[in-house]
Amino acid sequence: MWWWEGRIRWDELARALLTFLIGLFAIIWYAWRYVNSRKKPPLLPPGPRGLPLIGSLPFLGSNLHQCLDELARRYGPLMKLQLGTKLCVVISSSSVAKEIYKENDIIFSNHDLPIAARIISYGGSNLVRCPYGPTWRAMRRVFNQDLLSNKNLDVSKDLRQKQIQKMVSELHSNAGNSVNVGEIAFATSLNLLESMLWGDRLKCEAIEGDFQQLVMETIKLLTRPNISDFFPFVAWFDVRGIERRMRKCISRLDKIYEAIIERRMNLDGVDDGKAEDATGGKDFLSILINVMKDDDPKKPITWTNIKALITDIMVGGTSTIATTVEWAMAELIHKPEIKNKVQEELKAVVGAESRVDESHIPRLSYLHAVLKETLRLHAVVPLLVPRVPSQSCVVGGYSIPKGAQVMTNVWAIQRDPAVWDNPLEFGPERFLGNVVLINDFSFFPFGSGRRKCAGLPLVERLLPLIVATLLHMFEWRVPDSEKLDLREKFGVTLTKANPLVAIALPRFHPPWRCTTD
Ligand code: HEM
Repeated sequence: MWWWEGRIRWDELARALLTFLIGLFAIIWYAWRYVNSRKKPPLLPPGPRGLPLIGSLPFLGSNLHQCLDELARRYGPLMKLQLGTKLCVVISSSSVAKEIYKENDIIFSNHDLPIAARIISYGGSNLVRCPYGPTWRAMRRVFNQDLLSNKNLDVSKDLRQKQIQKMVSELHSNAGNSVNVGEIAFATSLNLLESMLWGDRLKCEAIEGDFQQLVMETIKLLTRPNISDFFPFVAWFDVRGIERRMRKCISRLDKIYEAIIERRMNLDGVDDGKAEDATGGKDFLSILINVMKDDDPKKPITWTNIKALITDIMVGGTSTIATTVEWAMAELIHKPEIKNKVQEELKAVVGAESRVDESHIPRLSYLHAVLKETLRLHAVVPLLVPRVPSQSCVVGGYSIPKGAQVMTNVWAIQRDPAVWDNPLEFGPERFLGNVVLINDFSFFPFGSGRRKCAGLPLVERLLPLIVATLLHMFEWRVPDSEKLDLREKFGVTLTKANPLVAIALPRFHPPWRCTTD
């Protein structure tokens, strides 16, 4: 019958159509799966599993840089670590560091902001903790162009020389006795930075306000691991009392800053911008106040920024320089043949019985090699300042989520046997000659990229000046009762586990001929 025949044809057609549609659906489904599987975000880097809730916190020893190095040998140069609620990523090779600091520099241009740092920086208003953006850019410009320009550092040269002289006199009065080299280096760095900040007259007033004690307490609190940083939900309890003590510090520091700023403005007013305290109005505080008053739209800084920048200089500058001086002296006392070479160079450049002057520094190439080698073997900021990516990104084939804390183990990278011959040996010669280290991610103790250490121009003047003076003016030896060891202790700066105690004996007799007189 026509309708039956027709139905049969209709059935066949329907079956064929159905078969075609199923086939088409299967192809589309497989294609979709394939495309999606290729689009899947890369995995997080490998790393230890850790315990529920607390992660790997209980397994980390006190020398964190060494623990992370050991873990990296097992899990690789890009490693994930869960610390409480915090996801950390640890970088332990120069090639991965290059991807972070060069190829993805903008994404990684924020520094981490732990609770103690947030309090002392007026909520991230200083240069170290300020989020990357226009305010950071303005402060960095002020730091580079106004405070630490070559011209301005030249002007304050006499201030530094005076503090160096003070260090020499103190060592002279202690000649033949045991002295703690780290303490001397710390006091000298503090004095140097403070006199550059606001000159000697205001320095006396700051001392009355216990400024130096407060700086030391601040550094100590910044060093302490804070449970609240790893478990923000218990931050309210402030279990270790760090937040409470830091608030006390900042409130006392703030009072000192307010008083000194007022005094500086009065002095500058009275003396028509030339306060007669030997800074000639060129101390950092005067400069900062002038920048603020100038209302330059490119440098819109506030009173809060000024106070936060003072803390930056004091906290960022003192322990880093002092620790480097102590390590350099320890290595040189440990290796007298290297110390003798430095002293010979000093004799040739500075002259016997003359005082070391900043103008000698560019000609002290062996001393420079010694200082570089010190910073290579004893990276004083061993994990740099942790960075926080502003967006999720892929590095070394692994995913690094937005907000993770990225630590770079520069201590391990600078001892990598794949890059350095005899990496554990103190050998300044490796830095002599035409060594190109710019943008080399096997040696970067000052960090890299936009957020690289802003204090470098000052370090380049202070560090050689202190070490050269110590070696040129004195002969050093460890007292018989002491044993020189080179073990390390982790903190904000990587210090010696046991302080360097040594005896300084004058090489010349005062008064010295002064090359600048
Ligand atoms: C041996 C001495 C020093 C060492 C090893 C050192 C090391 C560092 C490191 C590793 C960073 C982080 C860099 C990064 O994230 O890539 C940094 C940042 C910084 N340092 Fe230093 N530093 C030293 C001395 C100083 C001094 C003397 C000052 C101040 C006068 C200073 C001021 C700063 C500031 C303001 C920053 C933050 C820069 C920014 O975030 O833009 N540092 N330093």
